Amino acid sequence: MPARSSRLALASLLTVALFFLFEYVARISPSLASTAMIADLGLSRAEFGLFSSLFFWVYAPMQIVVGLALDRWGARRFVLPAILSCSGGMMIVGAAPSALWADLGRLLTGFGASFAFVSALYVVNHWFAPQRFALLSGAVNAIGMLGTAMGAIWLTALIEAMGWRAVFTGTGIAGLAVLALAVVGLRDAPGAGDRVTHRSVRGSVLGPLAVILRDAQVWRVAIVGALGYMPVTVYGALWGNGELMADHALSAVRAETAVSMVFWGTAAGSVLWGAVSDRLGHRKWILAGGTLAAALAWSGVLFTAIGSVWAISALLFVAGLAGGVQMLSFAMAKEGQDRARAGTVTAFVNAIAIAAALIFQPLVGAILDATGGDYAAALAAVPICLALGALLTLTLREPDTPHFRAHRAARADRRAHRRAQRHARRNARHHAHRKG
Ligand SMILES: N[C@@H](Cc1c[nH]cn1)C(=O)NCC(=O)O
Repeated sequence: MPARSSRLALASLLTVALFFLFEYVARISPSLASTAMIADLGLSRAEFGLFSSLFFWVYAPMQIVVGLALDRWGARRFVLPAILSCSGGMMIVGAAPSALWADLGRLLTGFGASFAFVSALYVVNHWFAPQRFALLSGAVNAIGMLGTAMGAIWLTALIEAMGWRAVFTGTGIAGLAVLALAVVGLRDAPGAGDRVTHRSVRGSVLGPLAVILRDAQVWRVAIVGALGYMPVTVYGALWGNGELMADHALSAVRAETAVSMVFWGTAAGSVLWGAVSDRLGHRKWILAGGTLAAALAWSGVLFTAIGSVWAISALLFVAGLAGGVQMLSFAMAKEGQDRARAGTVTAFVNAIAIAAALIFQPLVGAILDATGGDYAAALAAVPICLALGALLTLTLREPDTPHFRAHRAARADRRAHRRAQRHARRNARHHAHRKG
């Protein structure tokens, strides 16, 4: 890639990754200010729950719309207004005189945020070589996970010091800084959106979706991704603190620290397995092995009474690290598709995972209610889903892309070369022996 192009690629990736980080902070902020918001806006707990969940009710269905729009028209023209919507939404919540205004702000935040992750993967797909996709998409995911782990600490302290309204407004203003960066730094790659795709994708805008929905491999990969991601949303984002306090006798502060290890581990795993997979030219066996290892680590967390905060934190980190392999599902899904459908297929994989989170989070809650708070029984769903995910991975086809074929050919060459060397050495020894 020429120097100017590689600068544009890097600037575009950094910009959308920052947008993803910003939207992750926006997404988790209500959970950090629940008590203050409930008191200030006069909400019941149910009304507060609805306010917070409005984000996902618009975010999940928007995934497909975003994927289709990016494939058709490119990222830049959507990302700029999306950042504005996300920032504006946060500022409206910060200034909300009533619950209705807060709800409207939250809807706008979720709407804007729905463009971030898929746009980031879209930029990776169109600006970078295919053999970098798993590593760079893992890096994008890592940024979101780190945003959650660190944002929770910083925002909690800021909310205590300045109040929730100032923090929501300040986060919105930080979003405007991301917007300014995007105006300068985000460019559509040559070959992205309508410069090429629009001409090559004839017929209805929904065309790419129709192709994807008919592809059994895409469905299986999306389900594997959703099963691999559910521990993050179910344990990391919701029920983990309760489990650690009830079954491992940790204090609230220690439980919070230990749970954050899931996000640190997932961040590290997303990058590590992406790099390993791109390097080895394999996806399927790494995905199956990592998912199985995650099932074992989660079983250790859930079915033991480990009371040391260090030991349980280490185990949660390992569970996240192994589970970070779920990011390979995006690479596997898009590698079976034409480049012109990359946005739609990654959005579809993400939408299935978000939908699964919307099902599993209340399902675990319902099992907890039914069992009188038995966390091990309710959260057994986590290792079960992972084991099912590992099994389902075995039914997937290894992507057959030019760079994987080149990898396999190079490996076969190296093996043949080593065989020839061994043969030559044996012959030389044989001759020396006969002469002697
Ligand atoms: N890692 C993804 C979710 C996912 C989907 N399939 C496998 N993992 C993620 O973090 N998405 C961000 C989002 O919330 O959109």
